[in-house]
Amino acid sequence: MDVDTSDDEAPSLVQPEVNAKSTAGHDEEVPDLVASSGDTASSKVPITIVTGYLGAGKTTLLNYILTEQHGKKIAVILNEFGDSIDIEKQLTVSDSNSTEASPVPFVPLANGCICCSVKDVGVAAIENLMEQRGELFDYILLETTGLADPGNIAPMFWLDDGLGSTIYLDGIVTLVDAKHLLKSLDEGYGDENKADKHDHQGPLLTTAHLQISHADVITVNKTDLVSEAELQNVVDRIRSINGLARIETTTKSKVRQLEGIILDLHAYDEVSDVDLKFASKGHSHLDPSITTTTLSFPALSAAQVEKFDLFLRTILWEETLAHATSSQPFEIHRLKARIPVIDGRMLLVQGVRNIYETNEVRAPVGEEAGQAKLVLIGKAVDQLAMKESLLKTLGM
Ligand SMILES: Nc1nc2c(ncn2[C@@H]2O[C@H](COP(=O)(O)OP(=O)(O)OP(=O)(O)O)[C@@H](O)[C@H]2O)c(=O)[nH]1
Repeated sequence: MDVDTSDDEAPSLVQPEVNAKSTAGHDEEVPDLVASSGDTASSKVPITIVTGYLGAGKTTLLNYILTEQHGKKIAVILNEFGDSIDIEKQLTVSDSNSTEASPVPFVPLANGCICCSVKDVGVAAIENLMEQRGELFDYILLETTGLADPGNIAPMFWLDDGLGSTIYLDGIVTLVDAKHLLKSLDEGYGDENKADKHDHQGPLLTTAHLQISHADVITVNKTDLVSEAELQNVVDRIRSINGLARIETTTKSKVRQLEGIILDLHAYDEVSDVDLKFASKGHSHLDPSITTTTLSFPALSAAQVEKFDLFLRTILWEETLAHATSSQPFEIHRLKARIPVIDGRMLLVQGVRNIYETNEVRAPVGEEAGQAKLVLIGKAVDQLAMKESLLKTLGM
C-alpha cells in the first residue's frame, strides 16, 4: 500500500488505536493472530465510500443524505472527472443542531481516479481534511468516480497505519442502475464499453463486477425504469455475485433509512453471524465471473488456529490452493469469517483482496462453539477444491 504519511504532522485530534493486525503481501512477516476487543475507537471518523457506475445515482444519493436530518456533520470528498466539480461544490449539509444549512467541508479530487493515478493526492487531501477537522465534521462521505475500483480504495482507510489511525472505513455503498446493470455486467471488455477498462482487472470482469463484489450495501436505484420482474432479475444477479451485501431498492436514491443502511454500518469491524448465515443460503452461478462461496466446518482447536491463518495466507497471498487435487486460477475480492475455537475464543476475519485482519473476541459464556463459517466472494472460486484444501490444511 502506498500511503505515506512520513512527511506530515500527525493529526492531533485523535488517538491512534490498534485493535487487530492487518496483513498484506508476500514479503511481510508472518502475522500472529492478535488478541483484541474488536471495538472501533470512538475518536475516529467514519468514512463511507459511495461507488457506482456512471450515472447510477451517486450524486443524487449524496444530495439526499446531506439534506436529511441525521444529526451528523458530513464532509464530502468528490473524486470526479472534469467540470462536474463546480456543480457538486454547491452541496450543503444541514446540521441538525442548527436551522441554517452550512457549507460542507469539501475536497475535490479532479482529473483522475482515486484508485489509480491520484491515489497519493487523494490521501494527502484526506489528511488535510483531518487536520482541519475541529468541530467541522464527524463523518466523511467519499464519492468515487463511476470507474473506480473499491478494492483499491478500501485498504487506504482500513489498515491500521497512516490514515487508518484517524479514520475508519465504515462501509462501501454501491449504487447500481436497475435499467442498465445487466448490460454493464455482460459487456465485459466489449468495444462499445471502452471506458470500462481498468488495468488491474482480469478478463471478463467489468467495473460493475468489482463495485458489486466489494460492496457492503448495494442500492438498486432507478427502480421506476424497470418492471418488477426485471428488478427481481437484477437483484438475483447481484445476490449471486455478492451474498454478503445488503440489497436495497430505491428511486432517486431515496433509501428508507440512513442509519444502519447507508451510514454507521461498521462493516469492517463487525462480522455478524446473521450476515454469514444469509450468505450461506445461496451459492448460484447466475453470474459467470464472480460468486459467493460459503464454507462451513467444525470449531478449531487452538493448534488449528495457526493452520487456518496459513490457509488464508496461501489463498490470499499466493492465490493457490495447498493440497487440492484440482485447482484453477482464482482471485478473492472479499472475505469474512467467524471461527469459533473450542477454548472459548471467536476469531472474526475480514479481508479485502490480499489484505486481511483477524480480531479475536471471547464467545459469550455458555455458548456452544458452533460451526465455523468462511465466506469468500471472488472470481473462479471452486467451492469443492477450496473446501478440500481448507480441511487438509487444518488436518481435518
Ligand atoms: N428515472 C430516474 N432517474 C434518476 C434516478 N436517480 C437518479 N436519476 C437521474 O439520473 C441522472 C444521474 O444521476 P447522478 O446522481 O448524477 O448519478 P451519478 O452516479 O452521480 O453519475 P456520475 O457522477 O456521472 O457517475 C440524473 O439525471 C438523476 O436525476 C431514479 O431513481 N430514476
